Amino acid sequence: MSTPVVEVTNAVVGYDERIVLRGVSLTVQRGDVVAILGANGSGKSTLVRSILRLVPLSAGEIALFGERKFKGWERIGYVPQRIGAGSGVPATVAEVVGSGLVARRGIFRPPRAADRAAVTAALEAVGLADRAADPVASLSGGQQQRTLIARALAGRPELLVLDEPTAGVDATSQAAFAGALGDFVAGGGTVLLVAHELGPLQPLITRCVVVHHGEIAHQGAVPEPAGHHADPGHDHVHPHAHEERAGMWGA
Ligand SMILES: Nc1ncnc2c1ncn2[C@@H]1O[C@H](COP(=O)(O)OP(=O)(O)OP(=O)(O)O)[C@@H](O)[C@H]1O
Repeated sequence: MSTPVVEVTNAVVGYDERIVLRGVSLTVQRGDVVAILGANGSGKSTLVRSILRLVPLSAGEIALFGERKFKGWERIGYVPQRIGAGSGVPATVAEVVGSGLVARRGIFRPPRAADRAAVTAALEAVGLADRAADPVASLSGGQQQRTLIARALAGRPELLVLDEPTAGVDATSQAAFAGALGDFVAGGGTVLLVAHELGPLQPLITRCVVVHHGEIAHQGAVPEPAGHHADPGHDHVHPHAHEERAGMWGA
């Protein structure tokens, strides 16, 4: 078997004195599309952020592309949970997407034709090519999320890490996003994503990891949604999420 893209071994992570992840192990192989599921506060974002070294490990190990002292961050595209679009920066959609190439290019070198082509291709992938010149602030929440995904794609990463990419995203944007992700995977990409609802992403998922109270409660095939969530008409808006101790997947 080839070197895993992500290998987490007995990771313990906490904030101050409070332990949030209690000995989590997880392997993501090249070509995998792994969905991390679980109830609010179970530790999904913390797991992703520790993999990206944004939160330190208290114990355990994490290797990326086989390296514990990983430095090739340009190989990874990351879309965090919230866009922070209220930053007031009057950037256009194309500028935001192009900013994903800065790390790769070096900040003082002007964009090359190849960079512009990468921006255009990424915008086409998420269905926003016609909005390239528009201010990001004029887009819907779902379109803004797609802009960030295009930004990650433009860097031509090998691994995409996405924290709730479809949360609060309209159905059209979700479908466009699923298409872009399918293309990315077909091109040899690997994906690790956090989700509450898989929706149109479901067919792409190769493995699910359910986090429950900081531990992995299930790992394997996509579990069947439990109870009333399985109803086709169920509109999941999360006001009752705290009642679902083990999350909607009934782990
Ligand atoms: N920066 C932080 N400082 C202190 N505690 C934090 C911090 N970030 C998260 N936590 C706590 O860690 C626990 C796990 O949070 P995390 O965001 O990883 O959960 P999650 O499963 O991603 O939740 P959600 O689905 O609501 O995004 C929660 O109790 C949260 O309050």
